[in-house]
Amino acid sequence: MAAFWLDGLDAVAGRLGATPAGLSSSEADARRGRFGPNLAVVRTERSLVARLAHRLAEPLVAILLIAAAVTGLTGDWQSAAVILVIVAGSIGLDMAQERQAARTVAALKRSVAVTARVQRDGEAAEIAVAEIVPGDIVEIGAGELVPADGLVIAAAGAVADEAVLTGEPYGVEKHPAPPAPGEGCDEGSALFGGTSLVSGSATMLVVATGADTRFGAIAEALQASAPPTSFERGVHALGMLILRLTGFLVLAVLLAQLLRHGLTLEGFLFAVALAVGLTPELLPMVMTVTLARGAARMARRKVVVKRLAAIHDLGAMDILCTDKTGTLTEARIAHVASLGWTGAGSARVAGLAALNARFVGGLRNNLDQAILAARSAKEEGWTRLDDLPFDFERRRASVLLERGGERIIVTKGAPEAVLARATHCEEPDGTLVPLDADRRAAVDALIAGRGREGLRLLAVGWRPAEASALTAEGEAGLILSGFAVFLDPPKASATAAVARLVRAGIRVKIISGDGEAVVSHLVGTLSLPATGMLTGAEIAAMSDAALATRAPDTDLFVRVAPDQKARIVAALRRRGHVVGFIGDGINDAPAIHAADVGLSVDGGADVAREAADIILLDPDLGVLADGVAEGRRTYANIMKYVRMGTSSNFGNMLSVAVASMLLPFLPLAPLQILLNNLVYDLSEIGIPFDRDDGGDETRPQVWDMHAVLRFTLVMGPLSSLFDFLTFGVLLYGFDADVATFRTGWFVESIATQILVIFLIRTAGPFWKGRPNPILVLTSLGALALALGIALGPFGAVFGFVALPAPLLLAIAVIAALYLGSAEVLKRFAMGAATRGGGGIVPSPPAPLAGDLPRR
Ligand SMILES: Nc1ncnc2c1ncn2[C@@H]1O[C@H](COP(=O)(O)OP(=O)(O)OP(=O)(O)O)[C@@H](O)[C@H]1O
Ligand SMILES: [Mg+2]
Repeated sequence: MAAFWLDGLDAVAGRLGATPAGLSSSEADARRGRFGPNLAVVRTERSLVARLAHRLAEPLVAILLIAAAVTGLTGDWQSAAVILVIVAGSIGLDMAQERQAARTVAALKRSVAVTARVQRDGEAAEIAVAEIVPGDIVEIGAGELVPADGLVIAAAGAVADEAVLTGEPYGVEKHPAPPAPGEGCDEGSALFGGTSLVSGSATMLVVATGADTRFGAIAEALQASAPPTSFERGVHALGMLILRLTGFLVLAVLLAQLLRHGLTLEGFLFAVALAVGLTPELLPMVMTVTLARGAARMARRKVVVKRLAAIHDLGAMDILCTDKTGTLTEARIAHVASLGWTGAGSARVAGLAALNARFVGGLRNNLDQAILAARSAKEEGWTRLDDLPFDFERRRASVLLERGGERIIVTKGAPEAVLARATHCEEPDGTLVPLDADRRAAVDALIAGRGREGLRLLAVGWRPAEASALTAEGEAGLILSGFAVFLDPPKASATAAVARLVRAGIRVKIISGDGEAVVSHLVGTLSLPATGMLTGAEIAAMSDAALATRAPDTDLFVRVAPDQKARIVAALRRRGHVVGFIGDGINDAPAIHAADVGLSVDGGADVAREAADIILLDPDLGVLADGVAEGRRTYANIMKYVRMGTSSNFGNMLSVAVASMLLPFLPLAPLQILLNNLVYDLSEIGIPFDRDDGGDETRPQVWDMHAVLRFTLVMGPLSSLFDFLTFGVLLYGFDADVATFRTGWFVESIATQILVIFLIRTAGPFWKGRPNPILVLTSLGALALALGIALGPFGAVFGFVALPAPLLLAIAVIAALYLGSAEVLKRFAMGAATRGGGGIVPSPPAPLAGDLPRR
């Protein structure tokens, strides 16, 4: 990529045909045609054929297709047809659902997409970032993302965070590009897409967009899909386990057949059918549908999910870190008073605060706005010479002003940050006195006192100045004038919302840049459960290991810097917690990024929203509690499928396999196994729609392989027990011939296999649950279909025969007995008996080394 900053502004602007008034809409459209959309990675949707081909090439599908071909070639058309129906059904379902899910996510993402302010047709316009073209004039403020590469035309205290490109965590100052080549034509006069402004503001002439940007060159790599969540890893591991067992079982069956009957076509087809029956082919579909439906439901509750898998993380989250303003407070900040350093009302302080807020550039936040809105005392006639905008490290903002030859520096900021630089105090009559130990003590007492009342203070100081520019050293030797006092009312709804989260087994921690007194007061007012406190200064002195030891039991973190927020999150994750972080500011972005679930709010800074996985359109923790419930519900539904697969389906197929080795004939014809599998798949299509009743809502839901195994080891043998009971009854009770045996066994196995969903779907008594109508329909519909085929007039096509009434009755009794014992044993199998009712969260094992950075 060319170093466009070397040429000087005039040359570049000339080349791009750019003017300060911006491009016309028609010219912009023309350029978009030429340069394409401003997207770092242009994802062309793969064509239907390509997606289909991709799926057909998957090993499992390929095996099924080969099986169909072999069966077809041998003249077994029915089997071939059934396999093809299974393949077509599962692929069709999967593709349709995936498309639907992709659409849902795309629409949701669009609804919270970042926009940019550009000049179009001579006016300022807010447009989607993708619409920006070379030659556009863009305005960028603090906390906003730089939408493309370009030259700085104007800058005020602009500092960019270019860590995405350079890995350098320190801000880079930006200055306007000189008109002609020469001094100043360096990278400091260029802004790069994908970076962000941490403070100040800038106007930029766009030079390169989309894949032509620096970021575009590395975006592919950066956008590489997020590593799977622990849940996805678990599901995948389970799938692999089943596949391996399948392979083993099928080989064993083949071998047994070979030894006993030699190489027969039916024996081979039987093994193939078993493999088809054992494969959890619907698992991907169940995952996608469940997540996409979860996302759609959450959207209705004003929670936008940008990364689908984050729903799992939300359900697994056991610690939520939140900043204070906006989530726990109303974020309606009012400037309620201005006090001299002794605590008396002071118009002088109000005047100085207003000067600072009016003239300071860069990040102007709600505190500045509150000061300006209060319009208290005015100091007239000043002009600005220079400023040093607020940043979260210094926690102060200063301006250098001039009036009739007199120059002063006015500083406001966090009390500690200003007091550290102050040497004197200003008495109400204007005389200066040294800020000695006694006076410092008095000032500290004032700050603490007001803080205990829940008021936020900014210290205001000033000093005479000679220089015409302002540097950080210029903030030394200040005269403390007094304090601007703010009120940000606590959010009444926060108490109930936090209580809900706590009941859900989530520990809530507050990580604030504000001081101890204010945070303690807020916690008291809202009666939030909180123990332990660490300050930013204490954290700075701690090693990561020490922090990881202290952080889990500490609920309040005060006066923390942005990088410390991220450090706290990382420390908690290192201890094995699944951590969520919700925040809205530039200073929250690193922590949002570091968390398992990054959350932000609609009005938050661009960088915070960009870093987040989930965005709340209403900044309300109550909505978040709903989201957690949703996450756990998706978990519960996937567990239902897993439990069905591991216990009932797997159990049945296992019984068939074992029986095939013991019996002189095959217990089911290959075609019948395939039919069983097809109908069973149909019955499960409704699972993603199901609700979660009687589930355990007091615990974060983390993928637990032990729980899955336990369930399998209890329920699997139970199912086999009744299978063998059926075999016995058929063989010895009814002296069944091969066709009758197969029909009876088919009916028993499909009935138990399908009906058990109504028990497994809830840990509570099944009759108290209310399954979703769609699930009822798919399950009972599939069962009716199976019985209709086996016992109806077309049964002969599949090798079924009519069953005598007493046998049907016996099968019904066995099925009822099985379901009854499953209902009794399921509580034990699901581990319900061992779970206390409390919200104590056992820590999952620490993640593997190298697991931490998620993206
Ligand atoms: N515009 C400003 N000018 C001067 N000082 C400021 C300004 N904004 C914030 N500060 C100081 O910096 C501190 C940290 O900022 P802030 O409270 O926004 O951090 P935070 O971590 O986002 O806190 P919160 O948890 O309240 O959201 C504030 O408590 C205040 O003392
Ligand atoms: Mg904040």
